[in-house]
Amino acid sequence: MIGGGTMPTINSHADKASLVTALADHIGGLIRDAVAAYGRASLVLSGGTTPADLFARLDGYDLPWDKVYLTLSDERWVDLDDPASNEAMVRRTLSAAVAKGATVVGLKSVGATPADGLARTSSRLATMPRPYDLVLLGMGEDSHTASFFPGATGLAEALSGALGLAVAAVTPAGGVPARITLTLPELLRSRAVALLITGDKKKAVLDAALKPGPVEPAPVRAVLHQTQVPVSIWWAP
Ligand SMILES: O=C1O[C@H](COP(=O)(O)O)[C@@H](O)[C@H](O)[C@H]1O
Repeated sequence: MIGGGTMPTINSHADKASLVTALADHIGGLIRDAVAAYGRASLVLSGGTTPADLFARLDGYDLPWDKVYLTLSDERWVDLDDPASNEAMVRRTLSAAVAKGATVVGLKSVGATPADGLARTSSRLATMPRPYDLVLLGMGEDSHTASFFPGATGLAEALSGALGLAVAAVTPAGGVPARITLTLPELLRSRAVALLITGDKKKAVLDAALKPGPVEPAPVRAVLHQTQVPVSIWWAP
C-alpha cells in the first residue's frame, strides 16, 4: 500500500487539440530552458498511440534539436520495421527534429528476448544525459505505465531495479511481444514526470489510482505516489 506525499498537479483541457498545444508549448519551453541551463536537453518519451499528435506538433517547433537527447520509457521487443515499435513511432513523428540532429537512443538491442539485450540497452542508455529533464509517460486502461503491467512477469524487478540496470524485461500476463522498460528508479532520475492521458475511461482509472492503495493491480501508482520527482498530469476527454 502506498499513498501520501505531494499529489500530482492536474492540467485539464477541453479537448485533445488544446491539450496537445499546451503540452507541446510546455515541453518546447522546457527544452529551451534545459539547453540554456545545461547545454543540452534530455527527455524520456512514452510510446503507444496517444502521444503521436503531440510529438508531431513538437516536431514543427524551432528548437535547438541538435542538443536534444531522446529515449523511450519502454519498448516492445520488435525491430524498427515492426508497426508496434515505439521507437519507429518517435522517429516518424519527430522526423524533422531527427533530421536537425536530435539524438534518439532506442531500447531494442540485440538478442532474441529483452532479457538477452538488457545489458546492451543499459549501456546504451548511459549515453543519455541525466537527470532527464522530463519523463513523459502514458497510461493504459489497465493502469499500466511504461511497461509496468499488472500481473506481468518481471514487474517486481522493473519497479525495484534490483538488478542495478537501467532497464528490465517484462512479459505482460498472456501477452507477446515481451517488453523492455526503464525501471522505476531510472524513470525517477529526472527533474519532472508528466503523465499524458486522454479519454474518460482512462480518467476513471487514473482517479482510482490517485487514491492510496497497492501497486500490483494499478502499477501507475508507483509513479503517482512517489515523493522523489514532481508529477504533472495532462488530460483531455
Ligand atoms: O504499451 C504501451 O501503452 C502505454 C499507453 O499507450 P496508448 O496507446 O494507450 O497511448 C504507453 O504509455 C506505453 O509507452 C506503451 O508501450
